[in-house]
Amino acid sequence: MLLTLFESHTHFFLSMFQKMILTKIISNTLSLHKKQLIEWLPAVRYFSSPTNPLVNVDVNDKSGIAVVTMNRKPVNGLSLELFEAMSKALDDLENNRIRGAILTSSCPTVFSAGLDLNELYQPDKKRFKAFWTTFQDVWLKLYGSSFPTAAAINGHAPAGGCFLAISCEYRVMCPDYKIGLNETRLGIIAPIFLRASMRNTVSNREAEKALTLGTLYSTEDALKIGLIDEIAIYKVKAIERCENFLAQFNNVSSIARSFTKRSLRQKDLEELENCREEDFNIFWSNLIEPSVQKQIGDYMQSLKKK
Ligand SMILES: CCC=CCC/C=C/CC(=O)SCCNC(=O)CCNC(=O)[C@H](O)C(C)(C)COP(=O)(O)OP(=O)(O)OC[C@H]1O[C@@H](n2cnc3c(N)ncnc32)[C@H](O)[C@@H]1OP(=O)(O)O
Repeated sequence: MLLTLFESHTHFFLSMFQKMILTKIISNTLSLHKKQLIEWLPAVRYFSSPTNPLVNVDVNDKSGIAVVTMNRKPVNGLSLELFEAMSKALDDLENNRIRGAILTSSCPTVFSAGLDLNELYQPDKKRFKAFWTTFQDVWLKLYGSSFPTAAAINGHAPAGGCFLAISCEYRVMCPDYKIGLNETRLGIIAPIFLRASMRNTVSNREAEKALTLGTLYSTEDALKIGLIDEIAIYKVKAIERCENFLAQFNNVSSIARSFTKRSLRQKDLEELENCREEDFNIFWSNLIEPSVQKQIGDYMQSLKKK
């Protein structure tokens, strides 16, 4: 059955024999089981996603591209519940082998304000563990997805918002917003997977500068350093540009594409897979430092006073 899947969206069709050889080579190279490998195979069916109030998934039947819209007002603060909804949506997309996904937001001026500060301030360890583990899951699923991904950044994307965008393969942003990883400004140490996504997007030197300074870039400056790929005047255009990016893969073998993506990102993914508990422990001990808690508390107050 594995070998009979037909790549209907491309003009590229591997014969059964070629697929057998390819399957063997790929699974040997990455020590994968066929069950895992099947997830990389071409997109053949589309679905309508069950409604979740926090994440809306809209699959275009014709193009096979899903628009995944975060919908947690007012600023798409990334809470445990939002991460759970995203994790589930990513599973559904993977299982239904869509041709590509575009991540965007229903908030008019904010893509995502990053981690919900209420999860970070005076946290309960049990809930925070679930929160952090689901956050890791979302990154592993988004960064390591078999389908191509793009972000239509229709508003501000500080911290975790930027992080979601750089876990995708392509970014189109609307003008006059801010994007960047400002964690150090909150006294928070960027975790291993955030550093990996940043290094995969901009040069190592820019990543170091951006992370240590906690810089928030304007849309124009983000383009200059390669943090985003294009600017589009408003959201609909940003989605269109993302669709154009994803459409380029129509003429590329989806097996070759996803294998290549996976092999380029494998090291980063394994790095987190191998230290998930340690990553949590490091973040937790940093987070509960009284000075960090005070900084987060003061920051939340300053946002409310605005
Ligand atoms: C640690 C390294 C880590 C891991 C991976 C990535 C993790 C990063 C850590 C984080 O993500 S920490 C979160 C960092 N986020 C920020 O610094 C952004 C803070 N927010 C803003 O700068 C602004 O809100 C905005 C530019 C995103 C939007 O501005 P505006 O449209 O003017 O809205 P308001 O500022 O009035 O906010 C409306 C409302 O929402 C509350 N809020 C804003 N951000 C957050 C948030 N991250 N978590 C929870 N709540 C947030 C804000 O307090 C307002 O609440 P009201 O009750 O006053 O309506």
